[in-house]
Amino acid sequence: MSLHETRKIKIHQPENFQFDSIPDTHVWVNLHDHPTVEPVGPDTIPVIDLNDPKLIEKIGKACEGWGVFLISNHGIEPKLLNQFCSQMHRLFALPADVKLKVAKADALDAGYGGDPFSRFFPKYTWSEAFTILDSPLEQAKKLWPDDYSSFCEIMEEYNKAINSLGCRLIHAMLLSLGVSEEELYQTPVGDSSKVKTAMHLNSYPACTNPDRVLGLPPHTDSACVAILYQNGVSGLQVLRCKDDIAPTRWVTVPAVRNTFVVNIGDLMHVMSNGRFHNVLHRVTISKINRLSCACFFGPQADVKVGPLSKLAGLEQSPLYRPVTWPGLKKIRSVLHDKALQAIKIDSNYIEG
Ligand SMILES: O=C(O)CCC(=O)C(=O)O
Ligand SMILES: [Fe+2]
Repeated sequence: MSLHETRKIKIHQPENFQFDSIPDTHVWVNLHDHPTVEPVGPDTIPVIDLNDPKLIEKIGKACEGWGVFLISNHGIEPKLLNQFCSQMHRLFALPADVKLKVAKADALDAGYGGDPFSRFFPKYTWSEAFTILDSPLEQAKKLWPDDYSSFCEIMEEYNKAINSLGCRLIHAMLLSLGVSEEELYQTPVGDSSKVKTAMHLNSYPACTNPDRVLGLPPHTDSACVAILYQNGVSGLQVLRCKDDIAPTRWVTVPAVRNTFVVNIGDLMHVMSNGRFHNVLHRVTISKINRLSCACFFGPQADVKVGPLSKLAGLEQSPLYRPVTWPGLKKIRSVLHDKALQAIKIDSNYIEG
């Protein structure tokens, strides 16, 4: 068994997760702190048709009530999604020593590594990831010196398609918050030509005893919005807090053909002055391999995001201090799930 540990990022696995049995380092306790429920009845996660005439209203409602929804009729060709999935498979099927040629030196870098939250938890996750920040070219050349272009081309094509979907969804969200078409361009992510994206490719290998391991620990996304592709295998769960219907529970997000999952992240929660729910989520493991790609959308590095002036006026005072995306990531790298507390107006946290 070859185990690897890179600086700051924990990667702890034999060749492509072929463990004889689950080592204690990967066994998570407290996985059943809350019951897991299927997305049925009142726990049905909204599915929104991108061509719905009531799109803006429905998106606003889903972002407030759930912080997650599925988008259908998105217009991205199944052929591209199949090619994208094949390239992801090709990447993660490489031998561990090849993948480690592009290992991240730091959680926020591009390249291969474990999950970015591992340092806050004592156990290793049952997953591996590959982050693309601008272009994957530099890494792809190291992974496939003689044949890197097909990977880069498909990643670029997917990025373009998902980017235009992301920008449409962000517009719909902002409009639902009362921003006018003219005002969109004055908001941190309303100008599509200035929106930044980061892609996070995830592989969750099959496990013979999936109830004892975890793909990703509970977290919110730092970005404004995340759009998730999954290869037809479910695993994502969102936390639904205690309400009139049931106690706090993990709701399984279904893998519905030809849909993407859309998550609200911390920065959109801040921009909406707390109205949109930055959904807490985790990933569970099954007996089947799962691949996913989360594409994160946020503002350019130097743009500060605070509550929209529309929402934080005389009637409701602003809840958060403005923060840049890298600034928030830095606070999260120290405080993990307490980061938003730190940028509350009434907090006295000082950025180090
Ligand atoms: O794989 C998934 O379902 C979710 C991935 C995720 O939450 C992330 O990459 O932040
Ligand atoms: Fe996430």
